[in-house]
Amino acid sequence: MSNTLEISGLTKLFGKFVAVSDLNLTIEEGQVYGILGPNGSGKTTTLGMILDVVAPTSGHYKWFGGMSPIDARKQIGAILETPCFYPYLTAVQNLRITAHIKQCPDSRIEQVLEQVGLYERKDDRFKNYSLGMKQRLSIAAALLADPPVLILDEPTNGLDPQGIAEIRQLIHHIAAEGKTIIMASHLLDEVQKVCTHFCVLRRGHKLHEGSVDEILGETNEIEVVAEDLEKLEALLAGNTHITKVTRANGQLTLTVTDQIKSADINQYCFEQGITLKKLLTKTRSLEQEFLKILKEK
Ligand SMILES: Nc1ncnc2c1ncn2[C@@H]1O[C@H](COP(=O)(O)OP(=O)(O)OP(=O)(O)O)[C@@H](O)[C@H]1O
Repeated sequence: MSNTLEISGLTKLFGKFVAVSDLNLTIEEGQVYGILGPNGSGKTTTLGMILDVVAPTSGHYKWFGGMSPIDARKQIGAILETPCFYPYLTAVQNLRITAHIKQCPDSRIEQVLEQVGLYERKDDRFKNYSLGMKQRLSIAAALLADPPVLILDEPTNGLDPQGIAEIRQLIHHIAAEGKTIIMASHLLDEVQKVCTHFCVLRRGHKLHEGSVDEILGETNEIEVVAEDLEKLEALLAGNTHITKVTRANGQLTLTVTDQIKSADINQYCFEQGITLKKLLTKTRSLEQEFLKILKEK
């Protein structure tokens, strides 16, 4: 995989205030990269710098191995703020204006409307669109020139659960076409569900970076339930591979060693005459890991 974007030592001061400090990041082609951080952590400023709309105080970034900024910008579809669409014009009429500015053929308009699921509503006026549809139209506008990179700032902000689900699904579809997506978000759940890789910013500093899969995965905690919970607890407390048994809310939570898996526990209980009604290996959530990262730093 080639590097789509390399950021080294990128810093932005507003007066004496440090918005982004010595940021180093590498984003590879095909990644869905989440810049995660609370409000004010420097996400938008970072996106502004890599889009050449905010001048860095120091540091560099390099698109596509060193393409000139003007050429690189043509390879990027970006939504930093809600684009201005004309309320009384339809989606097609609005996109015709954008296509004209971006010098894209009109034939792309119906293709991108199809891509974002607005084809059926293409002749409706923008003012009659829901917030989610407006956001999808913004993404359609960003896709008009078929850029290999898409940049989104808080793409689901203000949307209802259905709108959020639609945007997330759309991001998955766009990523599946091989595009590289860079998005800022303050939502852990969003980054967990949408991104392949992420970094965590706090007060302009990068606290962590890595792949989402790496940080998630299975824990060494297993939840079990049986008809006779006391008998089950007595049995499992005697197993040398189970280091801790906690009973709460009508179930046992077992802390196990690496030598034992949930299937072994199931078989062990069955052989001892206990049938399990529930057997679940707990998985990590980005929220738990995020809190751990914040605590460690
Ligand atoms: N033009 C500016 N002048 C002065 N301070 C600024 C300017 N732009 C941003 N800041 C400050 O820099 C810090 C980082 O802002 P930024 O918008 O990058 O954060 P963010 O992580 O995107 O947060 P949010 O999700 O709230 O937009 C904030 O404290 C903000 O107030």
